[in-house]
Parts: sequence; C-alpha cells; structure tokens
Amino acid sequence: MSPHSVISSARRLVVKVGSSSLTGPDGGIDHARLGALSDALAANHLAGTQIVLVSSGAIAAGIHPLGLRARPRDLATQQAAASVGQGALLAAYTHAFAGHEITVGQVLLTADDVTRRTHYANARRTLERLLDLGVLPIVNENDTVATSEIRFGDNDRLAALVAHLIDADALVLLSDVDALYDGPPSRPGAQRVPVVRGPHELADVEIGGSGSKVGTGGMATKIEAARIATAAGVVTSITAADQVTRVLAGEDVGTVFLPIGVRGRSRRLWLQHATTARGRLVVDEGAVLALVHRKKSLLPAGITAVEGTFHDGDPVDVCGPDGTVVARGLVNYTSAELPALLGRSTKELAHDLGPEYEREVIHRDDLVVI
Ligand SMILES: Nc1ncnc2c1ncn2[C@@H]1O[C@H](COP(=O)(O)OP(=O)(O)O)[C@@H](O)[C@H]1O
Ligand SMILES: N[C@@H](CCC(=O)OP(=O)(O)O)C(=O)O
Repeated sequence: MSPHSVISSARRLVVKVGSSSLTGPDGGIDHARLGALSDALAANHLAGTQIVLVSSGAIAAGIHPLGLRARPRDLATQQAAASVGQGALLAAYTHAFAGHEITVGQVLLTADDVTRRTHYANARRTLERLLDLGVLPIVNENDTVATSEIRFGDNDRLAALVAHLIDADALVLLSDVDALYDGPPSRPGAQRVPVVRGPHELADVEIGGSGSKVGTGGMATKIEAARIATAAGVVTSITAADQVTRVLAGEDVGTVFLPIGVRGRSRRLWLQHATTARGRLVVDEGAVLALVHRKKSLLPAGITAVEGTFHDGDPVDVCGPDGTVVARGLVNYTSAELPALLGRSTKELAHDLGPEYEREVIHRDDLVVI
C-alpha cells in the first residue's frame, strides 16, 4: 500500500490546521478558507472517516475583536485574545459544519493535565465517545488557563499526541505551505521533499521558522510532530490547507513521513513530549539500572539529591550520577518532603513515619525512560 493511500483509506484521522490557514495576515477569521476546509472534512466525515480536527487560530481570531494590531506577545493578552477568539472560531466551525448536518464538539486540552493518569484516560474516553456519537471533535489547547510553565504553545505536537491518544491511522498537518522543501520555500530553486523515510533523510533539509505573522512554530514544530507521530507508528503528511481534498484522496501532494515505530497506546509518550520538568532527582548507579533495565519504580533509597521546587504530581527529570537525564516521571512527593527520605528504605520510612510513606517516589506507570 502506498503511503498516500494509507491516508485515503484511514478509518480514523487527525487533521491539524494552523493559524495562518484560517485567519488573515493581521488576524480575524477568514471565513472563506475556514468554510472550504470544513467542506472538505465534511465530505470525508460523511463518507465514514472518523476525523478529529486540531485547530489553531484562537489567539489570531481574537486580534480583530479586541482591536489589537498584531498577535500579542505577552501571555495575559494572548490569553485574553484566545478567550475571545476561541469562541468566535468554534462559532464559525459550528456554522460551517451545520451546513452539512454535522455536529462539532469543542475539546480544550491542557497538555499538563492530559499526562496525569486519570485525566489521560478521561480525555481519551471523551474523544472516543464523541466519535462514537458521530460528532466531529475540534481540539485546541486551553490557552486561556495554561500558564507559561505548563503551556504547550504548539499545536503541531499536540496533534501528534492526540493522534497517538486515539490510535489514529494518520496525521495530516495543514499549513500555508504545500510541502516540506529542502530549504526555505521562498528561496529560488527550493525543491519539494515528497517522502521522508526516516530522520536520516532530513539531514540536508534546512528547516526555518514561520513565514506568517500569526503562525508560531514554522516547519520545525511540524517536523518534530512528524517525528513523534511516526515513532508511534502514525503516517504523517504535511501539506497546505487548500490541498486537503487531494491529500485525503490519497494523491501525491505534500510530504509524507513513513512510520518508523510500532502503533500502541501509552501515556508515556505524553509524559515525554508534553511535560516540562519542574525539578530534578539525582540518583545512584543502582537506581539507574533499576529504572532503565529492570523497569522498576523509583524508591527513596536510590536518590542522592533533589533540585527545584515541585508539588506531588508534577513532572520531574531523573538524572544519573553524571547529570545525564535518564527518565521523566510524575513525582509522588513534594520537593520539601523528599530530602528527609533520601537513602532510606520504604519499609523503614513506613515504620518511622507512617504507612503513606511506603509509596514510591515515582511509580513505574508514571515514568518514561529517555
Ligand atoms: N524547509 C521548509 N519547507 C517548508 N516550509 C518552511 C521550511 N522552513 C520554514 N518554512 C516555513 O514554515 C511555515 C509554516 O509554519 P507556520 O507559519 O508556523 O504555519 P502554521 O500556522 O500553519 O502552523 C511556512 O509558511 C514556511 O515559510
Ligand atoms: N493554541 C494557539 C495556537 C498555537 C499554535 O501552534 O499555532 P500554529 O503554529 O498556528 O498552529 C491558538 O489557538 O491560537
């Protein structure tokens, strides 16, 4: 089966569209382009493909209504713009899809939340249920509440993780450029890269930032998203929003990234790619072996130092004695509690301090080896 036909025969698809494809250069929703995208997705949805749309554009869509001149740079104004713009964006999609008698549902995710065990299962269940009900879910980051620390800020990566979360067959990243080029597309002679079979094929590709005033990550975040998705076994395509009908029909447009890993569901992918470590736990060689080779939980006995300020449930990095990061996980103690526990066995701690101190510092299920 050709990589393009994997997309046309997909049973379940995640399609991500960037701000530059939905809004004008100075902000404000471009209803003609949003309508054209919705028409194309509606046709596939009605033909039986389950589609989750990850749509950027909330901040850009808030620029006009707030009377701003350009995309705001400070977090508070970005959040205000997203608050206004997300409503406008969903209203526009609701209207556009209603023309095809398709109901849409809004799903606003905070990446940090989704990495927690209960929230992860909940987000997955919600999306599954929406798809079962024939709804077309429209996902964005919950920009209005995400603080700079927990902010994802990058819907390309969010889309890759959503594709993994719902076990999608393919991920399609739509932008204002029709493919990955071997250099900035504005450069004369830049050539389209039709297929990428693995990261080695990107060695000579020059990857630049955003070409628009409203886009955020440029090609770099799309390549990173393709890397995450293909490592999780999901075929990924990058093309322009006005090529959506052709890419969904399996035509040779854009750039297709072939899967290099196996499919499977794991919250660990989110832990690795959607969290920012709030602190570091330095561990001894024995603990490194236990975590990396014996797939054990992290216990207080192997920890030699605690760095940073964090609460229980926060993501932290685990470093070996030489400072190399070996794992990331969600910690079960605060940074204030931990120093008193280091080097002590869990039995001894439970005996001296109470049974709640028998818990691991990081449970195996909340740990990803890097
Ligand atoms: N090698 C490359 N191939 C294609 N596009 C590139 C490359 N390097 C940088 N770009 C830029 O990346 C932009 C797409 O990213 P971005 O503006 O963030 O879009 P979006 O808002 O759709 O996420 C393109 O418009 C292009 O100018
Ligand atoms: N969540 C933000 C978009 C973040 C983002 O990745 O933007 P883009 O590069 O346009 O896909 C918003 O809705 O404005």
